[in-house]
Amino acid sequence: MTISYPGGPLRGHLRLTGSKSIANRALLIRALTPGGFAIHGMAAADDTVRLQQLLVSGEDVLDCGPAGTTYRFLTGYLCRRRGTQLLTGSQRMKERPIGILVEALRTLGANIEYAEKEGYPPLRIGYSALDRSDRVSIAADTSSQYISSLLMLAPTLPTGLKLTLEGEIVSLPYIKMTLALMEYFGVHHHWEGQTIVVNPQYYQARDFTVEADWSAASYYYSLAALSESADLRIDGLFADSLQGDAVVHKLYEEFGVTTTFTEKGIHLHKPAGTEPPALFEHNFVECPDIAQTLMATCAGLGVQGLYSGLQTLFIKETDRVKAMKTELGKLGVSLYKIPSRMTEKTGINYFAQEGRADFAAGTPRFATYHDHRMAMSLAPLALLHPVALEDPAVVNKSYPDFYRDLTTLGLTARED
Ligand SMILES: O=C(O)C1=C[C@@H](OP(=O)(O)O)[C@@H](O)[C@H](O)C1
Ligand SMILES: C=C(OP(=O)(O)O)C(=O)O
Repeated sequence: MTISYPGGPLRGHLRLTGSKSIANRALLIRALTPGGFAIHGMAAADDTVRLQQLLVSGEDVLDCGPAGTTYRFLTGYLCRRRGTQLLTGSQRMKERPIGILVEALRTLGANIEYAEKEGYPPLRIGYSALDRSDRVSIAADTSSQYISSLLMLAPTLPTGLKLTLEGEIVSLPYIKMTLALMEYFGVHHHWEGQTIVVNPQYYQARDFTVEADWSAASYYYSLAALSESADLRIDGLFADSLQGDAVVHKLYEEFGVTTTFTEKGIHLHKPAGTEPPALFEHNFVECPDIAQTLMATCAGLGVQGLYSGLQTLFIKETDRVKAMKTELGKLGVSLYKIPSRMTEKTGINYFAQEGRADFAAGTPRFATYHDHRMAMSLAPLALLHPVALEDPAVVNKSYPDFYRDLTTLGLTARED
């Protein structure tokens, strides 16, 4: 698919899809709530549709495809479901580690076996009362999704759960999102140092509305930053959000994109003649999903990037740093790890980005690596020059209406 833009100020008004992270938590909690409840504004994401289907499926083999939260949340949930199921996924899912969650669940008494490779999906999960222990320590430095999976199950366990987080905590806002949703549905917790304590409780049924997706909003911030001037309204996004990716509205202030919060959502504004910063520096450990968006913006504007907190990106839908390095390299922009001997004093792993996207070779053809965020983060470069995306349907994972929404802003998305 080739995306292009005729030029001129960027204007438009849209409503984004619901957050898949919030929708998937609401679905999992609903499955644990006596009586159930209505969920409004459900995410259209494939990952969410898949979780909805798998939660009611009577099949022996449950295939999560490429959906990480779906896989991790079901790993915990299925431990208490009668029968034995094989929980599997895409080829990439079989390369995304699950051992930390499996070990934690086994400490509780879970009946889980690796069906192929030790430490990785697929898993054969049988029923267990999960009554061997109510204390677990878990490494928090790999994926917060393991922790969210355990937390949502915690109030339904015979004596609750005391979950101790070990080491650096990655993606903390997603853990807070889980705890906030549990609170919404009447389940309380408290922290004792690094330990989250959840006593046995019942989820209370309450109608629920899913917030619009701030991670998806990041692509519109990038479009605004890359435009000569922009005036965009996006409904359903609010400052007081459960999503850590809402931080995107602060990050883009550095690029001259300001956000006004209204009763309906946000209003993005970028005045003509705004100069981009020389350098953009950020630690993405709390918002890993918007790292690619900022990399593409910086490439388009020729802003030097200094990034940290990217250590979880290599186990996502693809190795995202490697993939961005290759694709931005097609435009003459370099992305590289700063040698550790140069960052010894800070102890931080930095990545640096240099160069301005050069389109002299014509329309670049970007590979998308089975990663929706590769397609969506690179598409905004179309404001500068037409860009072609391979396997454009990859966006369905979280945002099936992405191209339709781009066209409402005056971009053209043409099938090749
Ligand atoms: O819990 C969630 O909804 C998510 C947590 C994050 O994953 P990690 O905790 O693996 O970083 C994030 O990257 C993912 O898109 C969604
Ligand atoms: C990492 C992501 O998803 P998941 O881990 O749920 O596959 C994402 O949506 O960027």
